[in-house]
Amino acid sequence: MQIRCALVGMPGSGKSTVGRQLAHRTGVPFIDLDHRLEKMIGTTIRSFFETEGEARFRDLEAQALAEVTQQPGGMVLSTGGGAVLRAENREVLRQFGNVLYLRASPEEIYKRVKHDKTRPLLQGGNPMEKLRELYAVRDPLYRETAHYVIETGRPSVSTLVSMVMMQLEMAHSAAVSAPPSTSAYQPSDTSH
Ligand SMILES: Nc1ncnc2c1ncn2[C@@H]1O[C@H](COP(=O)(O)OP(=O)(O)OP(=O)(O)O)[C@@H](O)[C@H]1O
Ligand SMILES: O=C(O)C1=C[C@@H](O)[C@@H](O)[C@H](O)C1
Ligand SMILES: [Mg+2]
Repeated sequence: MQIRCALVGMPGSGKSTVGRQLAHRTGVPFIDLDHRLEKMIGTTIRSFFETEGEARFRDLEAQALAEVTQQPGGMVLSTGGGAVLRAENREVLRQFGNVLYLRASPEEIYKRVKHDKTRPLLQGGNPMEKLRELYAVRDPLYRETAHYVIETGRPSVSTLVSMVMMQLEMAHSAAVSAPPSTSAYQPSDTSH
């Protein structure tokens, strides 16, 4: 089975870290949407936010997501933390399939990223408060987009990689043993 999946979750939830190891272990390309965007814009996301604003970044993010999800074959796609904010992106991801939400609480995330200065939305004032606000808005959107939720609080990164692989293998076996019905019958069809 060739892995083709996407990771969503809060900034600092582990999408890049888990995604890179998952791709390495399964031998498929790893695509980090944030890195791809930084190549496109020729600067860091943080500095782009400062000079061009978040709305412009979201336009480019939507464009990059639409393009990359058209690429055929195996891949592990790590999305940006805010990629689910736009309904069109959520739809693109659901269609792509195998979307995993790496869930972490604001408190866990804070412990992981408190010394990191690269995340534009977590700079300034009170990052813990900001994480709680982001989580309240986004947790329902990650759940709405994802096919699976992986709890990341306790396991190590390598255990999480194994958990994701197991989840995808189980889904694959279930799909192979019970393929969708090919019958022409539709529930609204009254001719039978
Ligand atoms: N399960 C985990 N347990 C402990 N630390 C973790 C775990 N997952 C990630 N980390 C650490 O948390 C930090 C943030 O992880 P990472 O950069 O992968 O998050 P991200 O989801 O890609 O964030 P962003 O959306 O901002 O790109 C890193 O220092 C990483 O090593
Ligand atoms: O949570 C967010 O809105 C963001 C997360 C990062 O992955 C980057 O995509 C960018 O910093 C915005
Ligand atoms: Mg990342």
